[in-house]
Amino acid sequence: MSDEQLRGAENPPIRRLAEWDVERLRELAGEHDTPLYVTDLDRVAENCARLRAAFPDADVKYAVKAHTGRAVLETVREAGLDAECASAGEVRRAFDAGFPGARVDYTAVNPPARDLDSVVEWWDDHPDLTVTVGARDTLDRLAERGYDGRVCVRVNPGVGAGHHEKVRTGAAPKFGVPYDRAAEVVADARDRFEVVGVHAHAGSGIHGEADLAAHRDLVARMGELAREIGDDELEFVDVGGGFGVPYHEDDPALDLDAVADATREALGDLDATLAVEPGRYVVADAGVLLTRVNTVKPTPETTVAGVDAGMTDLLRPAMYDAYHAIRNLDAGDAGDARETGPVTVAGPICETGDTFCDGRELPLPDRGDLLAVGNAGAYGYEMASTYNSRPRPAEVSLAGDVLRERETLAGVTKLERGGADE
Ligand SMILES: Cc1ncc(COP(=O)(O)O)c(C=O)c1O
Ligand SMILES: N[C@@H](CCCC[NH3+])C(=O)O
Repeated sequence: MSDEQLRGAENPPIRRLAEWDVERLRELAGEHDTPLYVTDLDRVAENCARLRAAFPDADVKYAVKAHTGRAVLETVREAGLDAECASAGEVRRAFDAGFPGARVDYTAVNPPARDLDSVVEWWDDHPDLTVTVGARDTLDRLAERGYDGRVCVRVNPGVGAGHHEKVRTGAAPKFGVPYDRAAEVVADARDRFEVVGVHAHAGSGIHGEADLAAHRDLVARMGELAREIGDDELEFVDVGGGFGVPYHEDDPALDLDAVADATREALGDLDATLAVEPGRYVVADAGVLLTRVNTVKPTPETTVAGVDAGMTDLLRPAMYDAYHAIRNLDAGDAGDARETGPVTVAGPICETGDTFCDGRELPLPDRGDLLAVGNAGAYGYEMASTYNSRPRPAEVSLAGDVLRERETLAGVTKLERGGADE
């Protein structure tokens, strides 16, 4: 696919829930049961290509945390993106998926000792990996372990953006060295390591004018900083990820080309390469969560559709009040003609917040209906838990390969004393 095609109307910038092949989703739910994540690996590859087309001169790193599955990582690697990893576990996954050290960046946030130990140990075999460090203490802890390799300094730009206050990292003191001290920390790091870049990240889910303005501010600040410390001595200036996708059916898609142009303009002329590290943009619209209605309960205010997925499978609505499109694949435009009404799609967990929507106008559900939850590819399976001793769901590719087995009840207890021995 050419860059021109990727920018054109033939390849819309986001796949809406309504565009998924209903028959195929029904087949997969029939074969693999629910709750079930379905991941379209071709879509992941297209999204990577779209990013590369929008940022042709930049280093595009995939923020692995959005979806760490092996098949996704392999697809991203083949599509030419690098890997930005938030933990030793993610670094391990990147290596296992075939990323060479030179394409792996470990962004260490208050790194536990075990993570540092592991990464320094792997550095022997992968001497080109980069460690991004957001505190002087972390530099000292790396030096204590004998590390003197590639380092990038993470800066707190004092500018946050994103879909919810809990994900606006750019203004939270936890992340990065304060902007005013960044030059000093870089100078200290240069005495002990090979400083290859500087980094900042505004937050996740940049969408809309205010977020874009914050992103531009951050980029401009990073450009200034790079020039102050000597951009000709840096390989890259990483301005983070966070590119949003539309979760509401009628939200416009982000104009990625316009974001890319604004990014380059705000950065100004630099010898160092621009780097970006999107996660959500790569995988969100490549995934749906399928869940079946098991209980229908009319109440005066709403019809409760009790489903077999819950906040343990997809946490975002409970954690951020996040909106996800929901389509009944057996009713309305996808199935039988049905009346619509306010519907609350609720999971099986004993928490009031365990709903995917509250009183949303949807076709009135019947027991056994199959529902699809859209944009579930990013931070979906990744944030799944076994709370209420619920086994985690299975994941299949749209082509039908099992990517992650469904966890069993025995699997849930196998780590504890007296637990099941699978
Ligand atoms: C350091 C860093 N880089 C990249 C990302 C990716 O964000 P997103 O998935 O919104 O693109 C995150 C998450 O917010 C992050 O913390
Ligand atoms: N988990 C968040 C994104 C946070 C990204 C990590 N910095 C979400 O689902 O929107």
